[in-house]
Amino acid sequence: MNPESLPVVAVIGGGSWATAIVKILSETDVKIRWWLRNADDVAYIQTYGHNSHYLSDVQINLRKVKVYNDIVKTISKATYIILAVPAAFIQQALQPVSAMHLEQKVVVSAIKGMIPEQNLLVTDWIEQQYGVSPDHICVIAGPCHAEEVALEKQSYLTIASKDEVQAAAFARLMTCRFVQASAIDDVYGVEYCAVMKNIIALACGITHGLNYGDNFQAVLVSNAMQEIKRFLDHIYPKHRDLSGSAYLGDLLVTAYSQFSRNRTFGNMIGRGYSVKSAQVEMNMIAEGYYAVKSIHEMNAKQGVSMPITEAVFQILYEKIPPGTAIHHLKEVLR
Ligand SMILES: NC(=O)C1=CN([C@@H]2O[C@H](COP(=O)(O)OP(=O)(O)OC[C@H]3O[C@@H](n4cnc5c(N)ncnc54)[C@H](OP(=O)(O)O)[C@@H]3O)[C@@H](O)[C@H]2O)C=CC1
Ligand SMILES: O=C(CO)COP(=O)(O)O
Repeated sequence: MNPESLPVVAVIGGGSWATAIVKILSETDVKIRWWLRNADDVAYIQTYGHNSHYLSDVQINLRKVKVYNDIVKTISKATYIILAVPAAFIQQALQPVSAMHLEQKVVVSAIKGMIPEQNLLVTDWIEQQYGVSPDHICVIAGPCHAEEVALEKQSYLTIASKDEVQAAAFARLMTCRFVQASAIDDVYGVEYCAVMKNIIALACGITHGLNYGDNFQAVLVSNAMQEIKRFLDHIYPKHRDLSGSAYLGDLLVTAYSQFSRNRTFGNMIGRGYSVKSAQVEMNMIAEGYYAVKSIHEMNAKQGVSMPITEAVFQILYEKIPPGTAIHHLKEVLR
């Protein structure tokens, strides 16, 4: 294909998921413009072809990937803009960007979190803040840890958009030797599920840290799926098959994987770390920490029965000892 006619994709973020997405895209017929917030990290990648802090074994193909510290310049020539910064920092990252910069672009959220304080899904925030129309917004969902992408282990992604043609077109760009991407139209469903499975992974980590075993975790995860379904059916009813990989699959990988940030964070809390010391030790972001506050606050108005989410909220925000909160939770699981 003529290089001039290749689609241009901008990737926003310097963490593990952004690095993994750059690796996936490097396998396909696109031109990549990659933004990182730290100028030193940009210079390091330009010199050595590796991200020094995250997935440092991944070789960046500098013939295909142009690396920038200026976000407006990064997105200026792009058709697709992939957001891969934790939700708590996306407003700060996009501060120099105005609605005009996003005109005619497709904005793709790879973020599995909510905008804190406003308790908004990232796609809603993009629509409200920048006036991007829903048919120009996509979400990257599915069970996929960045670390396994780095190892080129076979993985699956689901691309959600209200415009399924748009989702299918973007899914083609994200399909490569070791990643199969497919399209779906349930944007809110996969987005809320991705937010909530992080809270459940925290619960799995906490109970593991408290020495509960696999028998308990199986019951916790199956009850969690019902909790997610109750919330989704209440907030955004739609016929959806929650056994699909973008829903149940993502819950399972996050609840059980050694690579999960949320599970690791929860495990430390279960073992007695404070929130602050767990955050410092992990040096990566567990989205569930922020998400549980958002979902708790949203549900204060909705009144859906969510005992697992409530237990995690009490442990992380109300200083209830993990052992006590999980003891109470134990009584309501079936
Ligand atoms: N990792 C994964 O496997 C997957 C992650 N996701 C989602 O992708 C999103 C990004 O997560 P991920 O890449 O894993 O994150 P990481 O924990 O790997 O990296 C953290 C990122 O957040 C940035 N950051 C940290 N503190 C701040 C701050 N105060 N202000 C601005 N930026 C900050 C870091 O920048 P710096 O390095 O400059 O400090 C870094 O880019 C999340 O929503 C996550 O749920 C989705 C699917 C898979
Ligand atoms: O969403 C993920 C895998 O699909 C990543 O989960 P963690 O942030 O818990 O690692």
